[in-house]
Amino acid sequence: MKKAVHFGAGNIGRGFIGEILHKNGFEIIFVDVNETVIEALNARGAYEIELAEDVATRISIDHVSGINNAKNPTAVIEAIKTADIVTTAIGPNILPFIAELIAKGIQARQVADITKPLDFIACENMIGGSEFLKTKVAPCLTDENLAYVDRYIGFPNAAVDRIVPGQMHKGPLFVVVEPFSEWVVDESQLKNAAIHLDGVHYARDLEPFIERKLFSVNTGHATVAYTGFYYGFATIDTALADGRVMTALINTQKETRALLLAKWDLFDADELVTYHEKIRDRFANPHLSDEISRVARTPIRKLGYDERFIRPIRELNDRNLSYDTHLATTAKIFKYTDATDPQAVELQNRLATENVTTVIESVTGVTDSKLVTAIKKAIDTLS
Ligand SMILES: NC(=O)C1=CN([C@@H]2O[C@H](COP(=O)(O)OP(=O)(O)OC[C@H]3O[C@@H](n4cnc5c(N)ncnc54)[C@H](O)[C@@H]3O)[C@@H](O)[C@H]2O)C=CC1
Ligand SMILES: O=P(O)(O)OC[C@H]1O[C@](O)(CO)[C@@H](O)[C@@H]1O
Repeated sequence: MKKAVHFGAGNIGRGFIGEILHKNGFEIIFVDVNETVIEALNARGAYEIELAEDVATRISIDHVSGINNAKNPTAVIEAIKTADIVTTAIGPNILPFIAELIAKGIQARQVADITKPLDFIACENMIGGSEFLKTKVAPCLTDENLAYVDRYIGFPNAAVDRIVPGQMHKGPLFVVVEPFSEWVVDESQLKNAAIHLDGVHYARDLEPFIERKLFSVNTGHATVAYTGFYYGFATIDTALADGRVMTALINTQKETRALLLAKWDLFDADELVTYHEKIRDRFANPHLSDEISRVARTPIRKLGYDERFIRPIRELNDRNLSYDTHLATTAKIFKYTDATDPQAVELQNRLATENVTTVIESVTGVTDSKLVTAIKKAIDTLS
């Protein structure tokens, strides 16, 4: 059996990546720091996914096991040494913390003279996730290791799309997911092209697809979350039922379409409308219950320079296109509070103790004074 090592046995790891790897005949070794999940994977060797639709379907995933990387890093290195594919879904902020372990796994392959190519695919909500992981792994390697990486180790970027909300079940492994899913991998960056996963779309130029996904699904969902929070809602479904929130979503999607059409030759205007309507239906799936706190999590990351609001704002501005709705939601991110989210707490602490313009510049990385002033003005209009 082919062997996959997957970092992050959380919602998308078990609820999507696990499904695809299993469907393609892989044994899956999940690597995670959550001991409850790791113990359950090793005790049962299997788990179930449920598709949230009128008549719920269940999918059984077997040939799975787990390693706690905090307790047993050596076992992870050994697993990477003999792996056929390595994937991650642990969150962009966590990637730097697994880089050293990945480097040691690569070194173990080189020491063992393994010349079978291996790809590391980061399945995170970010542009250039795998390349980012590579930049964190590289400093842990020698020049000799880097030459080996050049020949045999790939870091192809990817986009993954499936809504997997927080799970509240008795069992730690069961996971309810939306029926829709899409996983796109940059084929041009693959080292092991012999592994062609059924259920994955391989594209030669990922950038337009990842931008369409991130600025439609993630920007849209975050618009519902931060606008909904601002108007006092706690869940995505209750927020979406509010006219002000739905209007913000629809107008954001209009701005997104204007950008995608202006930037890429690839997309058709009518098809984008249909794509956006479908996303609205996905957000409103009555069989999924999603918390605003999950979709709005880590607000400082979401205010980043290349993230789901600031990048479209910059690029719309460059093209003299309207970004009013993106701006309105960006302002609401600065009003977002969640005592259980360290980034939300940090953002509010900084706003309380520092000059607002300094905080805007620091978290967004924006230096264009026109945009910084516009963000500040949008924040000032909020209560
Ligand atoms: N949930 C979703 O609908 C989607 C999530 N994503 C992306 O997938 C990534 C993971 O998201 P979720 O699965 O929702 O989060 P999650 O919180 O359910 O899963 C993350 C997992 O990583 C583990 N983890 C944290 N630190 C670790 C470390 N140092 N070493 C090993 N494991 C560690 C956690 O214990 C957890 O099991 C994020 O980048 C997210 O943007 C992408 C598409 C959809
Ligand atoms: O994982 P992030 O980047 O914090 O954002 C949460 C996102 O995950 C998703 O569930 C899937 O991409 C989105 O619906 C939501 O925008």
